Amino acid sequence: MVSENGAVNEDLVKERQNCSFNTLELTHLLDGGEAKTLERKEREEYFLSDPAFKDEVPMEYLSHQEQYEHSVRKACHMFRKLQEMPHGSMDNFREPPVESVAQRIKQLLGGMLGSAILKDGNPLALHYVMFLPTLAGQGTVEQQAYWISRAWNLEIVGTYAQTELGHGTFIRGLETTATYDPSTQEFVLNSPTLTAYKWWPGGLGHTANYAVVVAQLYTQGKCHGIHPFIVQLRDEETHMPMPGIIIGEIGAKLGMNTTNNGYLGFKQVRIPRENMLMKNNKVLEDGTYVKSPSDKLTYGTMMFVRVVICQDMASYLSKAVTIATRYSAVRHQSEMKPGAPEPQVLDYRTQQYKLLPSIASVFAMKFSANWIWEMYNVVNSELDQGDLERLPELHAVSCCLKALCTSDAASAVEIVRLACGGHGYMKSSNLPSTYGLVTAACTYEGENTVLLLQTARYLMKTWQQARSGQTLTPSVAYLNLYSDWRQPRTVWENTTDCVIKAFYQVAAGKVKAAAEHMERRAKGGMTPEDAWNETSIELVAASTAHCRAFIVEKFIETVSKTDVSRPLQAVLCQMAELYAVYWLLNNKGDFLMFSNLSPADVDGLQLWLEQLLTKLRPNAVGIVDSFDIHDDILASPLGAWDGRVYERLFEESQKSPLNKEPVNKSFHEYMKPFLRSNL
Ligand SMILES: CCCCCCCCCCCCCCCCCCCCCC(=O)SCCNC(=O)CCNC(=O)[C@H](O)C(C)(C)COP(=O)(O)OP(=O)(O)OC[C@H]1O[C@@H](n2cnc3c(N)ncnc32)[C@H](O)[C@@H]1OP(=O)(O)O
Ligand SMILES: Cc1cc2nc3c(=O)[nH]c(=O)nc-3n(C[C@H](O)[C@H](O)[C@H](O)COP(=O)(O)OP(=O)(O)OC[C@H]3O[C@@H](n4cnc5c(N)ncnc54)[C@H](O)[C@@H]3O)c2cc1C
Repeated sequence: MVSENGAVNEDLVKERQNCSFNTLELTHLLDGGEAKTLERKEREEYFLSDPAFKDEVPMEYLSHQEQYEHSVRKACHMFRKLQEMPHGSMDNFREPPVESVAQRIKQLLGGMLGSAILKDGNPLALHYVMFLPTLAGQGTVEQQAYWISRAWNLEIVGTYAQTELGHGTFIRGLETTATYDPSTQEFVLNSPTLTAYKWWPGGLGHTANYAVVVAQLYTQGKCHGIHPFIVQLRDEETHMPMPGIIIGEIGAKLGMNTTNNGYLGFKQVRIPRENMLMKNNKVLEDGTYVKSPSDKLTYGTMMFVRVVICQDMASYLSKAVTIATRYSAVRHQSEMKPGAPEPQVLDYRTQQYKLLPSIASVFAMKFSANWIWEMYNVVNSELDQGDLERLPELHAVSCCLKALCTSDAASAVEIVRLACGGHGYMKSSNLPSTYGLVTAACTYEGENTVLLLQTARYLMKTWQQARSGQTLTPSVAYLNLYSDWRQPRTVWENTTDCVIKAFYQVAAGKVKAAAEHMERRAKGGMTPEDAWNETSIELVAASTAHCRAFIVEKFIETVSKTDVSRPLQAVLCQMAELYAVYWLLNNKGDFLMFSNLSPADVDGLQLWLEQLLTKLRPNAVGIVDSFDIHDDILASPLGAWDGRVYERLFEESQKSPLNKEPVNKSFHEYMKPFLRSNL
């Protein structure tokens, strides 16, 4: 059904009329209140109405170099505008943060404006996401006062250079050296091999002029492991590389092509002693090394980014599901009954199964992101008081949550892209580049398998504590409750209480199975390390089950406690149930093995899932409308508010440079002689 030019598509009008709840109420809930919604919209208007951010030619038609140059222009304009924002909550951006840098960065970058303006990655992102937080988390008070102020006011632009060509995961194996020379009170940075070259840092190629460089510290002839150093990479005036600095961009990637990821080598580069970030560990003037209470405090920035990534994934996925859901309401295809009008593809059960669990995932991620953000802040303030007790728990939770949010988001974006058929394959749909941005997060800031194994390490330890009768912290207390899955089965009920319990029974069962299999291997003569490696498939599965269980619990808990109108409450509860039942059925073997679920209960669960899809179907468009994503942020002809899909797709095709002339010169140069020669 094609609308009149300018009018809203009739199907979307009907969908909106049929919505059973107040979409504005849900928007306010997701933003954190009406005032926050107004603030967000004001900010969006301020940025999106600026003609400097409009692309004359879509980015995909520009060369790699042009894309980078446009992105730098837009990124600079964006952050300058932010600092100049005349009123409202952004006032405080003129002054460097005196309180929590993390809070301010979250306020600065939260939402989806960044990806609307810089569609394929931001060359200044690392300055805010990692350089500034590292200065705050690893610098002494004096270092913070000097460097944060320079960085906040954009006198310098930094990045976080940790990964090397040879090592990303195993950071204890990094090869860059920083050797202290007491005679000049300087560190000398060196890249002893090609594999020691820094490789990947965002903005490193041609944007940043400073970096936090993570290097092996040598002093008084001894290596003390990896430490962070501030290194000047380029001249502040000319931007030429400093002596001994070998620097450039690593090249084109699957996505994030404007983040300007770079390489960096050092040839005897000298920096003052004061450039080692010394909040935790120190090197005194004479070269004496002073150790902090935990060497893992150096990993603090990675923890911060893992926490904020969860929120970021929820934002990207909310964009993708908005595009695919509106499109599915507009798109008609095939016949459901002979001779009947072609239905909206949203009416196909299989389409609902692709879209609605993906929409539910957005809520699951948002609620878990809020929860871990609060935990992060509490534990961080405890760390500031010297209390390290909850650091391992925060590390374990942030690792598995980062892994699940990114992998769920990547698979859901791909599912909803496929749900848009051929049109989802168009770059203009914005789904391919959203996938590129999201799948990158499965690797950066800790590769997902590796992070799940970190959580497993914690689970194995807590399992031993549970076995010896110790009290466990709340996130793992279930290991005490469900340590024996061979307990007599109780009757299965299709209730959220029974479902939450089942998720925890599965997690406990998988933790226990992995622990026992590892023990058996060790008793059979394997070294603990070999036993760990042999059992690692099960260890990853145990971490995944553990994480899924608390996401399900947080989701159900949050919606049941939320103070909203009855119609909205009903929809939120349906979403939470759908999320839980979807993941339960996807892993039913585990539930049959470890929980009270029996084969006879599976039909009932399938029916529950289908009933939820039926109940949620009429509200699908209303729910994604509540995400309230501006058309310029969606940037997709398939997902615009008015549903003028076909007109917009056609308009987009006209932007192809090939359509600027009726005959391309390649016809005369190649085709014509080729066709003649075949005569
Ligand atoms: C409301 C919500 C908020 C809203 C927010 C608003 C939204 C804002 C949106 C903003 C935009 C978002 C972002 C977009 C831009 C992104 C740009 C891209 C950035 C990408 C940058 C990068 O990509 S940058 C490089 C990252 N590179 C890694 O990520 C290496 C992984 N590799 C390791 O991280 C270690 O290598 C690894 C494996 C641990 C082993 O480390 P290792 O070998 O030293 O350790 P071991 O395994 O031996 O373990 C020894 C013991 O240390 C413990 N432990 C280990 N780590 C610990 C830790 N962190 N804290 C405490 N404890 C820790 C462990 O639990 C053990 O404990 P125990 O002994 O008691 O069991
Ligand atoms: C888009 C993007 C941006 C990035 N930005 C930055 C940045 O700004 N700064 C920076 O310093 N770095 C950055 N990185 C690097 C990133 O942090 C690393 O790529 C990441 O930590 C993974 O390390 P790796 O590439 O060495 O993978 P590897 O560790 O080599 O992984 C390869 C495979 O080996 C497996 N593996 C490795 N170790 C183990 C293990 N112990 N047990 C089981 N399996 C294992 C992995 O699971 C994976 O399947 C970025 C990367 C990307 C893709």
